[in-house]
This record gives sequence, C-alpha cells and structure tokens, in this order.
Amino acid sequence: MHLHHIAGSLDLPDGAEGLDIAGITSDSRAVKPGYLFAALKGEKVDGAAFAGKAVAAGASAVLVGREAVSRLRAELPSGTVVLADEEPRRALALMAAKFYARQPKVMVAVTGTSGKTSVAHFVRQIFQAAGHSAASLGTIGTVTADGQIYGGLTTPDPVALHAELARLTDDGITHAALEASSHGLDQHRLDGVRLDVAGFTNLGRDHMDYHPTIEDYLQAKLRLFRDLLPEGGSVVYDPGEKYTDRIAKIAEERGLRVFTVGQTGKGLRLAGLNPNGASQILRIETERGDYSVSLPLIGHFQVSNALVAAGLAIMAGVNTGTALRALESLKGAPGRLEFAGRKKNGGLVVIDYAHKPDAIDNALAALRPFADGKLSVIVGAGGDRDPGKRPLMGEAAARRADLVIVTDDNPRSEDPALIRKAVLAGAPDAIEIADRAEAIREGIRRLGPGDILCVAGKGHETGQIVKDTILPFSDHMAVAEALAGEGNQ
Ligand SMILES: CC(=O)N[C@H]1[C@@H](OP(=O)(O)OP(=O)(O)OC[C@H]2O[C@@H](n3ccc(=O)[nH]c3=O)[C@H](O)[C@@H]2O)O[C@H](CO)[C@@H](O)[C@@H]1O[C@H](C)C(=O)N[C@@H](C)C(=O)N[C@H](CCC(=O)O)C(=O)O
Ligand SMILES: Nc1ncnc2c1ncn2[C@@H]1O[C@H](COP(=O)(O)OP(=O)(O)OP(=O)(O)O)[C@@H](O)[C@H]1O
Ligand SMILES: N[C@H](CCC[C@H](N)C(=O)O)C(=O)O
Ligand SMILES: [Mg+2]
Repeated sequence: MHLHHIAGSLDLPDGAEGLDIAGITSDSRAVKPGYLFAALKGEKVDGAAFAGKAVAAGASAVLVGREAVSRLRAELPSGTVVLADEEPRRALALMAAKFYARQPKVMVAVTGTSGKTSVAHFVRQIFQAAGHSAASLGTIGTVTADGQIYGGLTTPDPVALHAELARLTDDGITHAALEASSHGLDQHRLDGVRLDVAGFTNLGRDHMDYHPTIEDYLQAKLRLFRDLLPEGGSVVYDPGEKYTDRIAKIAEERGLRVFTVGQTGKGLRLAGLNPNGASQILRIETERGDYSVSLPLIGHFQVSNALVAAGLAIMAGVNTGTALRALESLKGAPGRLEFAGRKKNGGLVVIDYAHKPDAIDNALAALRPFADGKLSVIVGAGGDRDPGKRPLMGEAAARRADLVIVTDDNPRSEDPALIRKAVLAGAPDAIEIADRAEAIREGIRRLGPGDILCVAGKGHETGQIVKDTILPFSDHMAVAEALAGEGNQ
C-alpha cells in the first residue's frame, strides 16, 4: 500500500508518497523488507535505538517522535523515509487502521477496573442472539461462534488489533465488543478503531505501578469517552458507580448520547432483584415497558455487568426486548465465578479471576449465600504488578472467607516468598502454601459438605509465569486432578 494512503496528516518528504509499504510494526525484530518501523519510547527502552537494525532488516520508512527526528535522519542511511509525529503511538494506531482498512461495522468498547471481559463476553452473546455475526476481543482472546483464539494482552497493540479486526471482517463478523484496558488507552492502542458505543463498569484499585495516581488511572479510562468515541457516539454506565459524574460531564460537553443502567439508571432501571437458586430475577423498567428477567448467573456484580452489556447492545441498535431476553441465556466468561467441580461430600469448587481487592471482595460476597458451611479462598498476587494491592487483597480475603490459603500466582521476576508475605500482611491467620497445585489440593482436602472453595486469581490462564518461563498450569486442571485424587469426578 502506498505511504500516502496510510500517512494521514503526517508530513511526507518529497517523493515519499508512492513508497510501497509492505507491513507495519513497532518491533524491530519483526521487520521485513518494505516495512514501516514505528520507533516508540517504551517503559523499558527507546525504540529509536533499534531504528538502525530495522533499516538493516529492510524497513524503508521509520516513524518516530519529533524529538528524535533530526538525529535519526542524520544517522540512518540516506533514502530512508523518516516520519515524525508529536504522538507516534497515536500516529501508529491511525496508520494501522488505514493499512488494514476494515473493521466490523458496529463496534462497542468497555472500560473499567473489573468486569470488562465479562461485559464484552455478554455483549457478543446479545449480538448473536439478535442474529448478528459477532466477536469479542480482550483478556481471553478473540471469541466468535467458531471458538476462541488466545491473544495475550487485554487490549492488543494497534497493529495486531487492526490485523485481527480485518480478519474478523473478512470472516463475516459485523459486530464486535472490545475491552479497553487503561494501558491500552494510555498507549493509544485503540485510537484507530471506529467506535459506536463506549461503556464503563467501575473504578477501583489496580495498576498503581503504572499509573502514579488514581486520577491518572481515571484519566486513562476517560480517554475512551473524551478522545476515542466519535461525535454522535453513545455512552453507557451505572450512575451509582463512583466517578461516573466525570463521564457525564464529558458526554455533556461533547453532546454524546447517554444511556444509564442500574438502580438509578434511566435506560434500564433495576427496580427489583431477587435471588432464585443459582439465578437472579431482575425487574427492569424501560421506556419500552417493564421486563422480568431471569439472569442465570450469581453475584450482584454480574447484574451490573449484564445491564451494562445490554445497554451497550441496545445503543448499538439491538431491540430492547431482544437484548433483555438474551440475558436469560447468558453464559459467564471462562474463569469468572465458574463452577469447577464438586467433591463427593457435596463441597463445591469455583474458579474466579479476582486479582484485585474489590474483585476478591465481590466474588466472595457473591458466593457467601450459597455456602451452607464454610467459605474458603485460595489467593495470591502476581509479581511485577501493583505491589500496593497485595495486603488489600489479603485483607479482603480474610474479611470475607472463613479460611484463607495464600499461594503463588504469577511471580514473574519477583521473589514469590516476598509476594506471599505482602498478601499475608492483610491476612495474618491464613495458611501459606507456596505451591499452587498443593494449595488447591489442601483447599479441597479441607472442603466439607456445604462448603465452597474459591480458587482466585488466574481464571482462564493456562500458564504460570516464573521468571522468563511460562510453566504449564491451569487452575481447572489442578482442581480436576485434586478432585480425582480425592476419588471424585
Ligand atoms: C508496560 C506495558 O504496557 N508495555 C507495553 C508496551 O511496551 P513498551 O513500548 O513499553 O516496551 P519496551 O520494552 O519499553 O520497548 C519500547 C519499544 O521498543 C521496541 N523494541 C524493543 C526491543 C527490540 O529489540 N526492538 C524493538 O523494536 C518495542 O517493540 C517497543 O515498541 O507496548 C507494547 C506494544 O503495545 C506492549 O506489548 C507492552 O505490553 C507488555 C508486554 C505488558 O505486559 N503489558 C501489560 C502490563 C498490559 O498492557 N496490560 C494491560 C492491562 C491488563 C488488565 O486489564 O489488567 C493489557 O491491555 O493487557
Ligand atoms: N462489575 C464488577 N464489579 C466488581 N468485580 C467484578 C465485576 N465483574 C467482575 N468482577 C470480578 O473481577 C474478576 C475479573 O472479571 P473480568 O475478567 O470480567 O474483569 P476485567 O475488567 O476484564 O479484568 P482484567 O482487567 O483483569 O482483564 C471476576 O472474576 C470477578 O471476581
Ligand atoms: N491483566 C492482568 C492479569 C493479572 C492476572 C493475575 N493472574 C496476575 O498475574 O497478576 C494484569 O496484567 O494485571
Ligand atoms: Mg479483562
């Protein structure tokens, strides 16, 4: 594709318009002949340091921040086209969008500390129930009616994202729901996506290693509403959630349409909520009439997630009745309060991806009413991620559960004993078992009739990251093996 087709508002040197660009990447190691290399300043290194390598590997154009342009023009072989932008990450995202040039016709995105994967998963199911070919993209990868492809990041880098959106479009996908992580928003990964509706779940503590303050974290989330959603777009949130006044203000300033949900919501007002076995009966008032919906999921937070999802689908064009009826057959996202097995004596094991204080609090609160006996939890924190949340996770576990077992999550580069120690600071009476499989076996060994064990933190994950290696590990497998060891199925 010719450079001028993807360059947007970037200044092109004379004669560069017709340069044929074979591909785009921000990783010098992935450059092939004819590629455009985006040299980005990162958390660890400055991509500009690899521009020479990229050109040696065949890159014919380099995109760089303005501050490095004269240096690179002098350093790189003559003939290399060097493009500059104030925000090279944003420029890269816009270029990737133009390079791949197609995305599903209708797209919604959801941000928030917790619930993004669940909401995206629900929106896809609602779109499908409405007869659309739909996909969701996020932490658990790309999901369509044909299956799931695991990605890695919650919000993929822009080149991977647009390549994926193009592939989905070619496969006939017309509707998609996307998770917008704060890292993704902050790093402009989504800036080239054309969105119709944007949703917000909630804001709690997370990623305080990356964002210096809660305000900075919130500002990253607000980019979705302030910078990414185009004029004429719609926003969906529960006004009962903290910080949503900030979204309301942006929506008012920008003239965006607002659809609110929840107890004080106007679009979908939750007028009643009653548990009914493993379901919840919601009474929902709407402008189109009142509905009684049996949501086949437990936990108040799944009600919030389901309402935000329905709001997103409705603002994206799905009929209100169709969206609400679809809630009656929703399936939870893998590893989110997922039933993982039962001991012969009736004790129940649940797997949940809670790896933040609020998520642990909510997941255990959701399970408590179903525990006739004791509620226990296996908890650990990931290494190289927000250390401040560790004691708070321990504290939430100790407050909500009768028994806490502290174990390893993904230690990454850190000493796992120190991570456990930090979690134990909030849960001083907990049992400490470093080996996660052993912790799961012990939790199951102690499970009595009527008890529930929640294995928290890793949800759908299939590996344990220790230093630079990913060891095969799945909570699902570990639970199945432990139950089999107890003589159960
Ligand atoms: C901290 C963080 O978010 N880092 C992301 C960021 O990397 P970076 O640009 O800071 O990387 P860097 O290592 O400093 O390198 C700078 C540049 O030099 C380039 N480089 C580097 C080495 C080389 O030999 N050649 C080369 O060209 C790199 O490709 C990069 O462009 O941009 C990369 C491309 O988009 C991401 O892959 C990378 O995600 C890393 C792997 C990561 O672990 N991110 C996590 C924290 C993350 O993003 N999580 C969120 C939130 C999850 C949640 O919801 O809780 C997510 O969306 O998944
Ligand atoms: N609306 C919610 N409010 C509070 N906690 C929630 C909510 N939804 C889900 N959770 C909890 O958070 C965990 C993760 O949920 P989910 O994967 O849907 O969120 P996420 O925002 O995508 O998380 P991540 O950023 O880690 O990908 C769940 O397993 C559950 O414990
Ligand atoms: N998307 C999350 C995943 C955390 C999962 C948990 N198992 C951990 O390793 O902390 C993050 O990167 O913060
Ligand atoms: Mg997610």
